[in-house]
Amino acid sequence: MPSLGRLHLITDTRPGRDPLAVLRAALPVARADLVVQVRVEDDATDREAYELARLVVDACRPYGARCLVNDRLHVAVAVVAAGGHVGADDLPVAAARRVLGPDAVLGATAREPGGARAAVAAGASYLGVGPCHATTTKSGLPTPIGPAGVRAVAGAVDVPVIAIGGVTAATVPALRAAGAYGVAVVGAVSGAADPARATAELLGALTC
Ligand SMILES: Cc1ncc(COP(=O)(O)OP(=O)(O)O)c(N)n1
Ligand SMILES: Cc1ncsc1CCOP(=O)(O)O
Ligand SMILES: [Mg+2]
Repeated sequence: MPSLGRLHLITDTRPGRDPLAVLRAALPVARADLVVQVRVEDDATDREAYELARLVVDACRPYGARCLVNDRLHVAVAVVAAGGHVGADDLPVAAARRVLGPDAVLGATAREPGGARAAVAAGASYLGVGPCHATTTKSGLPTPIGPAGVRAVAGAVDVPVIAIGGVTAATVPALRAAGAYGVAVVGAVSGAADPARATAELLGALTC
């Protein structure tokens, strides 16, 4: 299986956003370094999630980028995505692994070493770790863990750690130094005036 991309772009499906336009800007820049996570609002229908995921899988294919589906693993299976991502309110990691099969990419959310080890033991192939910094994209999150929290998790597991939450190109170096393999972003690309340039800046920070 190819190695996991280091830049995870999470679709921004809030009102007024255009996740496919953002994706079309990011893909030629990041190509196979990009993982696109299809994440829809909680009140979106499965049909809406499926239609978006299908378009994302098609868009990613020519670039060798991979698509993961957040939460809705039946959608991941239906569109033949590379895998999915689950957190505390979703299927347990072991159940998610049974749904997706042994070869799929399976991400799990973790904030501390104990939960991280448990997720890996249950079948996670990478961890989404955060929130690292304050974010306006998702509400109700616990206190940010910062690079020190990322370091604690990265030191406890041997799967890639993807730092999430308020990540920008400026904060990538400290997260990488703390052991993050890559980062997941919504606002840093979706909210940028020039999403292609923002993608290039994030990639530059990830690969230097
Ligand atoms: C890479 C990555 N890390 C963490 C999350 C958060 O997942 P979860 O805790 O299940 O919250 P929702 O995204 O489902 O609201 C993620 N999606 N991706
Ligand atoms: C889904 C999610 N889980 C933890 S932070 C977050 C949102 C990240 O968005 P942003 O990159 O805009 O802070
Ligand atoms: Mg979730």
